[in-house]
Amino acid sequence: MEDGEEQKQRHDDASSCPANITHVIFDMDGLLLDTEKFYTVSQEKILSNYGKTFDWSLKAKMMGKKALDAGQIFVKETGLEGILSAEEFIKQREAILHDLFPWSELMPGVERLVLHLHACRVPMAIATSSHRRHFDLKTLKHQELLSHMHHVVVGDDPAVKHGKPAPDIFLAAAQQFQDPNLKPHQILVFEDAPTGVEAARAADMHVVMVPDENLDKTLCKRADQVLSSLLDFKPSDWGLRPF
Ligand SMILES: O=P(O)(O)OC[C@@H](O)CO
Ligand SMILES: [Mg+2]
Repeated sequence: MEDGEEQKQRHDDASSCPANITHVIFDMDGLLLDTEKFYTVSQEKILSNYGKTFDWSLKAKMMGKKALDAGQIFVKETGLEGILSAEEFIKQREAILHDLFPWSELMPGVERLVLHLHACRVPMAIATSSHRRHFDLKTLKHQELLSHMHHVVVGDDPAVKHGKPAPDIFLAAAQQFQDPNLKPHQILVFEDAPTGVEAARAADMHVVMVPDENLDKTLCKRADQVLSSLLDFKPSDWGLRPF
């Protein structure tokens, strides 16, 4: 088993070479789908009931995480421990989100990118911390486009023991391509959240980050490439056929 320093060196070596990407893994919330705004408004609403305001420094810590992990951060960081449990927070949030998710829209550039990679026969997957029931609600309107994914790994998949920033979800997604020759450095991950970028790096994969404009720029330093929109993505930067 290699140690952390060797892993880092291998990643740095891969980063400095022209990348030869063969497979792609997409995050979903805030990357493929414009759903992070739903989490933001629901969390603002819950917090306002306690006379407090939600801000982007707290958002940055919660985004990309499994529901319970995010809930625990929420009650701790807002000083609501002993007043609101993580479980009750999730219950209140779910009541709001349930009606919003079926309205989920694609982020700019998603359709062009997915169709292009499909035409280029690049195998694609989704790795989302969202659980299955929410995944189904969010993707109701996008079944056709997402049918181009080889597979989807959701946050409540038993293979995902530890949520992002642990590498579990990306390693599980890589394994499900069922290609014994596939190496992590051949995989390009697209993420919007700092915890997701950390998870991809921990899995030794390349990562393009497309952060929300409100996210603190210092939280974007760990990505191999940072874009303001998927519309700015250049496949040739990663050894893929241009649009
Ligand atoms: O992993 P993603 O798809 O961003 O899901 C996270 C979401 O459930 C909350 O931020
Ligand atoms: Mg995300």
